[in-house]
Amino acid sequence: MSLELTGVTVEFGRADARATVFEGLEATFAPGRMTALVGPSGSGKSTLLAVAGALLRPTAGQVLLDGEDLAALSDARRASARRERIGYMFQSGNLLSGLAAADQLLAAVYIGGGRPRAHRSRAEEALTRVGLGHRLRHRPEQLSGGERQRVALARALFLSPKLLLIDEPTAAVNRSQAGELAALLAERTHQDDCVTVVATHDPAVAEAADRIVDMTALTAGAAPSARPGR
Ligand SMILES: Nc1ncnc2c1ncn2[C@@H]1O[C@H](COP(=O)(O)OP(=O)(O)OP(=O)(O)O)[C@@H](O)[C@H]1O
Repeated sequence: MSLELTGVTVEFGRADARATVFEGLEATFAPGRMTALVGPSGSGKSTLLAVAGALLRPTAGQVLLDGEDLAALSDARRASARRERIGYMFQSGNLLSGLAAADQLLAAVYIGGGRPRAHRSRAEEALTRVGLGHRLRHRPEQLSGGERQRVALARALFLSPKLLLIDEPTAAVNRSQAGELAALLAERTHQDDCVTVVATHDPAVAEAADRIVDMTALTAGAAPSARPGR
């Protein structure tokens, strides 16, 4: 697995309200390496993850996953790439309401046509690994913010995707949990040879990473903020 972004531009809005988040961005992410994507709030970290994860189609440029341009695929093929090859953790966690923690992980098995029951003990182990062995039957509304984040992280890792795109995994957890989650991500990256990109403000995550990339350096020469009327 390799990930390469070439000439990637993202603009939101139209005409007078158009804003360019970045323009002509170039970045390469190697397998077996965890990259901490740092930079000020609003610099485009989440946007880069959304583009890399085929959640957002760029205005221009290529997003090459093992040489295949995700930006050029049909919506259906982008959806199957997301399902089969990409583990994504959103900043907000984005858990399904009303579903117990273990079932949050098993939902992807079900959607992919598999039999959730065959994977239940593995789902429970995955939750135990993030310190939630005592919360397997709890629903999101019964969990704390940090616990919800840990469920979302376990879910992102569950189907062993080779591309891991993780947005602020430690925002709602305490310091020792932050270190553990960062170490877990690094371990998984190295063991499974994943391409891992983690947007973060947390020094504990940056410390566990193999490489730190500053969004402002990546977009140097591009347009990091709104440019009305362009
Ligand atoms: N759907 C959207 N429509 C218009 N502008 C958007 C949209 N999504 C993001 N933006 C803008 O794009 C810019 C980059 O946002 P992004 O969320 O990628 O930044 P970030 O570096 O992840 O910030 P943070 O560290 O606060 O999470 C911001 O100025 C934001 O307002």
